[in-house]
Amino acid sequence: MVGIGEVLRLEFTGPDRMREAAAFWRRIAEAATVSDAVGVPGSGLVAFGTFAFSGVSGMPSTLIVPRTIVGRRGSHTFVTRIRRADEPDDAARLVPSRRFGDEFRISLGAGAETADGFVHHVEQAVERIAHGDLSKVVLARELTGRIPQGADLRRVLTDLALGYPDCWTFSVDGLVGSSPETLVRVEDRTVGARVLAGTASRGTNADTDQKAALALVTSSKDQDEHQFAVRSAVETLTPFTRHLSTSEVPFALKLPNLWHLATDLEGGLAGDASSIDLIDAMHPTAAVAGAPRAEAVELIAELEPFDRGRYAGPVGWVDAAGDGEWAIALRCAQVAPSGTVTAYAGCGIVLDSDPAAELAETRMKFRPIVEAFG
Ligand SMILES: C=C(O[C@@H]1C=C(C(=O)O)C=C[C@H]1O)C(=O)O
Repeated sequence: MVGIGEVLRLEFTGPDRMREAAAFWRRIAEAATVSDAVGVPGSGLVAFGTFAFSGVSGMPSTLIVPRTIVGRRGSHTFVTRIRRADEPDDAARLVPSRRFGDEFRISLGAGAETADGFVHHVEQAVERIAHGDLSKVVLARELTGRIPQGADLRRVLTDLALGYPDCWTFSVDGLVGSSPETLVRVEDRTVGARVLAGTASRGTNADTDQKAALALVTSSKDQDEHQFAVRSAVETLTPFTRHLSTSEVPFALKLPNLWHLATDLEGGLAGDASSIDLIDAMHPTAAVAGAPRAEAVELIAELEPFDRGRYAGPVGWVDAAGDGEWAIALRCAQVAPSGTVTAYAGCGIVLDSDPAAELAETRMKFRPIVEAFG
């Protein structure tokens, strides 16, 4: 789906940002007159959204209702026009196409958290885990750069979409990325999610690549970490669902830059929760914060010397029925109006984490975004 223009932009901050967004969106959807002859997920009234990771982030969370949406779902291609009730109906409005801007390449360098700083913080996190304060924490670092004035982000987006066809590629309010992980998806009262935890680098040839996948699937460290993430997703979703099932054993998800251990969840929604209510309940998962959640969030705030902004927060869309698709904003960068680019990558730290290996893992996770901008 591509949104063009803006009819409405709502901003939310603070610990209740998702709850407020859910309530506000419900009121807007109730008041809206929607005529939708297409009737597929994503047609009709839709808002695109991105939410900050932390309730104390300086970065606002936002829901944006575009003026025009061009969408494709299976064999359906559709155009949705949206206007405020007090605006004239300009059904004949055309969307002028714009050529891609000039090519550009930038490199991204160390941000507030240097490689050495990251290694040091991973060591500190392992000490805290050994001390029994918590069992897992996800620590990240950032890279920064600057795009030239007027740079066309559609170039970056196209690179990501073509390079990572199995991921959710997004660009909402300057947050651009290609995430392998959904937080939650609601479609016709069916809820789904893909949980990831456990990572291995791709091999350099077919043989080492298969071995890397096998080692990941049979690693007890990764399996433990993964089962924990799956259990916590199931526990959070259970109160909202009639039945909920998971793929029987985790599978190795193959991405161009790495392998992930993955489990898919699917169930039937019980009450009238919208997809925003569900992201509110699920965020932040063990995959991006750690466990227990409160201790992990506190340790992240203590050790990471930067504001995550919308990195590791929910990014996606919601329709008038509350259905929608929300990915976890990973493998992404925030582009500020000034042209500053901040990319983020992190990894789950547990008792037997090796700081140097975790640093190497962040490098692999930066690859999609570094290459799309570079
Ligand atoms: C935190 C990130 O990725 C998450 C952490 C993973 C891990 O530690 O194995 C795997 C996938 C994601 O759930 C990131 O990409 O920044």
